Amino acid sequence: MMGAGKTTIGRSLAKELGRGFIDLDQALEARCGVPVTVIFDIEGEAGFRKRETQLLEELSRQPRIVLATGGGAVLVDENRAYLKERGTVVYLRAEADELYRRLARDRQRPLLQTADPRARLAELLALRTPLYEEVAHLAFDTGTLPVLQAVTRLAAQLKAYEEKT
Ligand SMILES: Nc1ncnc2c1ncn2[C@@H]1O[C@H](COP(=O)(O)OP(=O)(O)O)[C@@H](O)[C@H]1O
Ligand SMILES: O=C(O)C1=C[C@@H](OP(=O)(O)O)[C@@H](O)[C@H](O)C1
Ligand SMILES: [Mg+2]
Repeated sequence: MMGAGKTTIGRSLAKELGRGFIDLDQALEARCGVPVTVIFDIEGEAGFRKRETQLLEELSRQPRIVLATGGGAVLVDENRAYLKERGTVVYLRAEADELYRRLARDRQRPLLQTADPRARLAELLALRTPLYEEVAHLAFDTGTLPVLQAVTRLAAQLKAYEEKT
C-alpha cells in the first residue's frame, strides 16, 4: 500500500543485496518528464494505469533487480501476472493507522488528496488486501520496525525463501 515503504525499503534492500533498484513511479516520471500527480491531473487514474502497465511489462523483464511498484499496480490482472511470474513478490504490510501517520502531510499521492485521507486509506487497504495476498510470495510486517532493521530482516527472509524454492 501507499506508505508501506516500498520505495524506501526497496532502495535500501537493493543495496544490501548488491542489486540494481528501480522504482516504477520514478521510472514513469523520468519517461514522462512530469510527476505522477501531473499524470493523474491530465490523464486521470485510467491514463496513469495504462502507462504503469506498459512500463511494468518492460521493467519486470530485468533480471536481478529490486523493483518497487506503486501500491495500485496490483489492481490490474496483467500486472499481477508479470509480478508473480517474473519475480519474488514481497508484500510490505502495515496497518491503515500507521500508513496514515506516514502520509498525513504528503501531497504527492493524488489518491489521498481528499477531505478524509484516513478513511480513503482504510478503504483502499480493505479493497486491495486480497490482491496483495494473492500476488505475494512473501508477506513482511513493517509495523514498528525502523527501515534499516526491516531491511536486514527482510533480506534474511528472502534468502531463506529463495533457498527453499
Ligand atoms: N518502516 C518504516 N517506518 C517508518 N516510516 C517509514 C517506514 N518505511 C517508510 N517510511 C516513511 O513513510 C513514507 C512513505 O514511504 P515510501 O517508501 O514512499 O512508501 P511507498 O513507496 O510504499 O508509498 C516516507 O516518509 C518514509 O520515510
Ligand atoms: O496506491 C496507488 O494507487 C498509488 C500509489 C503510488 O505509489 P506508492 O505506493 O509508492 O505511494 C503511485 O503509484 C500513485 O500515486 C498511485
Ligand atoms: Mg513508492
